[in-house]
Amino acid sequence: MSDWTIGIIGGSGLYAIDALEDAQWISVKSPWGEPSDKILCGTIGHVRVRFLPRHGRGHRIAPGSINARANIDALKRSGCTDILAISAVGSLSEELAPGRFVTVDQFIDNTRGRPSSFFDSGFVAHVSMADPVCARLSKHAVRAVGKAGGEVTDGATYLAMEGPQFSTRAESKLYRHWGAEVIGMTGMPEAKLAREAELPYALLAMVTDWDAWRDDEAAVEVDQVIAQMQDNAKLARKVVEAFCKGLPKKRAPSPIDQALSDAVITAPEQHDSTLMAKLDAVARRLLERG
Ligand SMILES: CSC[C@H]1O[C@H](OP(=O)(O)O)[C@H](O)[C@@H]1O
Ligand SMILES: Nc1ncnc2[nH]cnc12
Repeated sequence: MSDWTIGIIGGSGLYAIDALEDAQWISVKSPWGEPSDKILCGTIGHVRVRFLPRHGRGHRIAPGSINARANIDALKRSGCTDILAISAVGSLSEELAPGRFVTVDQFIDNTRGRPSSFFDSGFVAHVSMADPVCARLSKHAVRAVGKAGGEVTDGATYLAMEGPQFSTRAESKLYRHWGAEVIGMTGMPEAKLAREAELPYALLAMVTDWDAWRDDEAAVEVDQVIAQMQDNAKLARKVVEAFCKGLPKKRAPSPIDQALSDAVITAPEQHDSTLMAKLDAVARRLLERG
């Protein structure tokens, strides 16, 4: 076994992975509340895999009610070194047709009122989100889509909307003016929380629809998203397998492994012990260093 433990967060239409060997669903408790589901633990080739369906099996959980803090914390507790998240997205770009995969390299966070940080008064930390994803994981994801026989675009800006309603046509056009190229409801605060937990994170999105900006086209409906996901589910599973098998045996350190090193500003004597106890996994490296 190598030193990679890859957390896979499965989006709409991806609720399990059949390529996992020795697979077992395991409950992981988190001080941040209930994760979306148990975690499917197993291996693919030389890589340990921890798979978590973002909406829970059976798609129980609405995008705005996903406990992203518990999900990221539980993945960290289950030993993950890195996260590959998978999402269904609408296209805001003529170049990104349904069926295409795209790695996300920037975000515009337009979500409202979701808990979006592990940190708070008593342990104040400001991580950098300028480069919100891990370029190394994204590269491996692009290669994996190619190997699996899919079409892929490397890099796109993801607009995270609150939902659960889809956008109006005016909103969809506005987001295009902002420079967004794909749209979804779950990439944030997930990506922020992964960074706070010092977990390199990449988001591999699968385009399922044209959202609502094309006047001569019917606007997105959920059955279209699911039909497109089902068409590509087999391919998505192949991509996950190729991704894990394509990772080198040795995991070189990533700067994101130390994202908290220069981020914490609260003086040690002002630390809140209740909050610190909840940060035992997220800030483990810092707390162990003392
Ligand atoms: C089922 S349509 C809308 C739903 O699909 C996307 O989910 P995910 O990102 O988990 O694949 C989108 O964000 C919405 O939650
Ligand atoms: N058009 C869209 N808007 C928001 N989330 C989506 N997920 C898939 N398609 C979407």
